[in-house]
Amino acid sequence: MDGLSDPTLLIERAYVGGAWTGEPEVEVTDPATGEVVGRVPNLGAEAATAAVEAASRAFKPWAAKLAKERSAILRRWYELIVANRDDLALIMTREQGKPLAEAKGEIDYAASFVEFFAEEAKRINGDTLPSHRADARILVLRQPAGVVAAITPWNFPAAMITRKCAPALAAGCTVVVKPAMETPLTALALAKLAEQAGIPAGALSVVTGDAKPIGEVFTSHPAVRVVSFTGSTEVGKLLMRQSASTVKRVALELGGNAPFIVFDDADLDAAVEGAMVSKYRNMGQTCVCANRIYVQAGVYDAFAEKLVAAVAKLKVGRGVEDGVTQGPLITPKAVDKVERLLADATAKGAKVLTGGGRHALGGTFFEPTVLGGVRQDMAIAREEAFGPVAPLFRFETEAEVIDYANATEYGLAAYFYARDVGRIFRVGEALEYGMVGINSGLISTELAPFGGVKESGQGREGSQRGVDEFVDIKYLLVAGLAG
Ligand SMILES: NC(=O)C1=CN([C@@H]2O[C@H](COP(=O)(O)OP(=O)(O)OC[C@H]3O[C@@H](n4cnc5c(N)ncnc54)[C@H](OP(=O)(O)O)[C@@H]3O)[C@@H](O)[C@H]2O)C=CC1
Ligand SMILES: O=C(O)CCCC(=O)O
Repeated sequence: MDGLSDPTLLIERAYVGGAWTGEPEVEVTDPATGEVVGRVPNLGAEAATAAVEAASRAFKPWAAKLAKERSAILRRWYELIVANRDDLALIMTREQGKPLAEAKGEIDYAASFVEFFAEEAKRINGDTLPSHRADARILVLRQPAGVVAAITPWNFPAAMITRKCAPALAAGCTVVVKPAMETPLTALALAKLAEQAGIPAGALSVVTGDAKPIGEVFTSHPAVRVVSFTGSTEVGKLLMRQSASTVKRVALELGGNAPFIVFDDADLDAAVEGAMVSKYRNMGQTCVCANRIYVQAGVYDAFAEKLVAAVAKLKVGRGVEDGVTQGPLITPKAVDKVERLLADATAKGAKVLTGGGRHALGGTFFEPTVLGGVRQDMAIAREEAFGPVAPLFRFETEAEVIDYANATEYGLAAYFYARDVGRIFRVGEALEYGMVGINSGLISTELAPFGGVKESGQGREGSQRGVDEFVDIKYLLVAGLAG
């Protein structure tokens, strides 16, 4: 790949039990050009089993290290990620399509989880509880759960890996990752830096290949204690079912259908700015993207006009080009989905205010689109578009919009803009979501618990709570202490 300062970061082997293995077979393509940017091994059940068993062997020695030692190794990984930021971002942009500035932002975000959990490793504290007996004490330990299997998506090829691996490793768990096959090269580069940082052989493996057999090993192997997944709700449900046979803990970060509500009393310019970042970040391909924009009748026209003007300033192109803010969508299938939702909405009376179709650049480039007059009976009100389409819904009252917002099986992120303090508390508490951005379109930070309710998943990533998925609670009753 041209432009890398360290070309050895582009790796075409999987990393299993501390060995770089497999033959480069499956093409990884640049969604902006179709050019092949690398090839990775097409591994399956055998390699997944080998990785899990290596993780199982690596578990006891890794867990037995002092918290401070694990912390120092994670800190080195963080420093190496930061030092190689530009190369990692370039690899990401070439395989994923997002603009280089966003890819750099994602590397910073990914690194922030490693930094945070390097620090947190030293504070995975237990408790002593008031005892029910004078001769006994109650201690509560938080011990590492064991081997963790992580399956990650293509939309955040670095951050979704570190958000799972860093807390797991900090807690003393070992991890096997299966990255999305659209974006395995970023994952392998991160693994190389982990190896350089001193994460021992087997404590972190990256298995590229066929998702189904690898997923079956992850969800059935008795050594795996936690399955952590980010991706579609459909695959999340499948993994949950498969994990039932061995009663694994399952952490799921699944699809969303985020409402973005603009009340009459909102600061409209701020709301437009928030909608732009929430909707068009990563070309609309995030699980927390605004999927339904509800605007109160009194400000609907003004908001629509300002949003269309802001969207007109977006620049579509290859992510590596200067000034580009919108890259291509990940696959032709993603474009088909956006087109289907647009066709359904316009057939039922919605109006295209800007954009509305494939971009003149061809391939999977799509015009940033704003759709007006959208209603609850249109498919886009129910389905996650995962593309650059902002559907505007008009509403009248607070009660009405809360009902609309909650009328979905999803419950990941919601956003609203308002200034009335009573409304801020009422609406914030009434929205059935795991995360609510109030007067902000961007909620992501390593410092806060990220996760959903309802069919958007279970468990939390990031913040102190991000360790909880990877520790078991053990209670020790220490009796016989009477003098
Ligand atoms: N919550 C989120 O952040 C994401 C949500 N989505 C939603 O899902 C839709 C479809 O996207 P898609 O990429 O197909 O998402 P998937 O859920 O299919 O892919 C996510 C990850 O799961 C893996 N996977 C797929 N099938 C299985 C299986 N049977 N067993 C184990 N692992 C499996 C994939 O591997 P492989 O790449 O090898 O197939 C990938 O690593 C999007 O349009 C969007 O709505 C998608 C991505 C992220
Ligand atoms: O889309 C996702 O799966 C994760 C959202 C990225 C983030 O903001 O943390």
